[in-house]
Amino acid sequence: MTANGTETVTPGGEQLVVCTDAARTYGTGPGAVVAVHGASCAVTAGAGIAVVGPSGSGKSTLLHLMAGLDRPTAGRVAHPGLPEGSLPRHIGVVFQGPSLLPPLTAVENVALPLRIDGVAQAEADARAFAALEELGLEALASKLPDELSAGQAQRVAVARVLARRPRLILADEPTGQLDRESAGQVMGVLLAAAATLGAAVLVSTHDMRVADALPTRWSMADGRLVLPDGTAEEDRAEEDRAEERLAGKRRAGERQEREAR
Ligand SMILES: Nc1ncnc2c1ncn2[C@@H]1O[C@H](COP(=O)(O)OP(=O)(O)OP(=O)(O)O)[C@@H](O)[C@H]1O
Repeated sequence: MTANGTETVTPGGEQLVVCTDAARTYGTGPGAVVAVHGASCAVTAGAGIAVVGPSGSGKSTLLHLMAGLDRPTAGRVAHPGLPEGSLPRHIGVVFQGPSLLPPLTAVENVALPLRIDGVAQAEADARAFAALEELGLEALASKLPDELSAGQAQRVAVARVLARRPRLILADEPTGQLDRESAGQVMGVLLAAAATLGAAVLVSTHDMRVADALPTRWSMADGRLVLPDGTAEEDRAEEDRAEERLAGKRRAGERQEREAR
């Protein structure tokens, strides 16, 4: 990906996450909510994807499944090369709302996940500052989250992801709570981070302006993921069901014809 959203790596490259008929149902019994069902897709190295759908269509749930933050209740979410159930450290997540820890400065927030990964303090600090610098945010380094606007905080959250050098960035409605100008700035740093890393990026959004910044568009409606070329398993299953219905009607018609003779 380049900063203007152009894909530089052809699809069909290394798969970073693969969903096969993945589903997530919250709760059980009559009150159960099927948030995602029959999701089949793969995110490959270098991809730039917008997952577009209205509020409640299942976008966050799908991203959480891909990031390994949640488990599917049916089907599979795999990270090729990693044992099932292990944390996919090659994925970085930008969350929907405020996610910086209030008592820590911006640079400390960026350094924290590195420290958790076992990076020594001095190196973590240096990498955190470099990530802020890379995105033109160095002036914010010593600010507390309270002193940042929502857009600035979200850009620091992007720097936090960049510092860990993931191969795939998942951003869940990263501009959902921002005005138009801040949204543009956040998308700018997000695409710049992806370009710097050569990482794939997948952004969930209900904003077409955000979706337009990315070369590939998937859509979600009522928990169902639809890929542009209709490769979703769900589509194939629906086609199979339609063919089956047609065949059933044909058989019934033939039976009626025979009986009429
Ligand atoms: N923890 C939960 N418990 C019960 N239902 C949930 C839970 N999380 C999400 N849901 C429901 O699952 C469905 C999908 O929610 P999800 O947050 O994935 O959608 P979304 O497209 O990301 O929406 P939004 O953009 O508003 O976050 C919704 O009906 C939601 O109410």
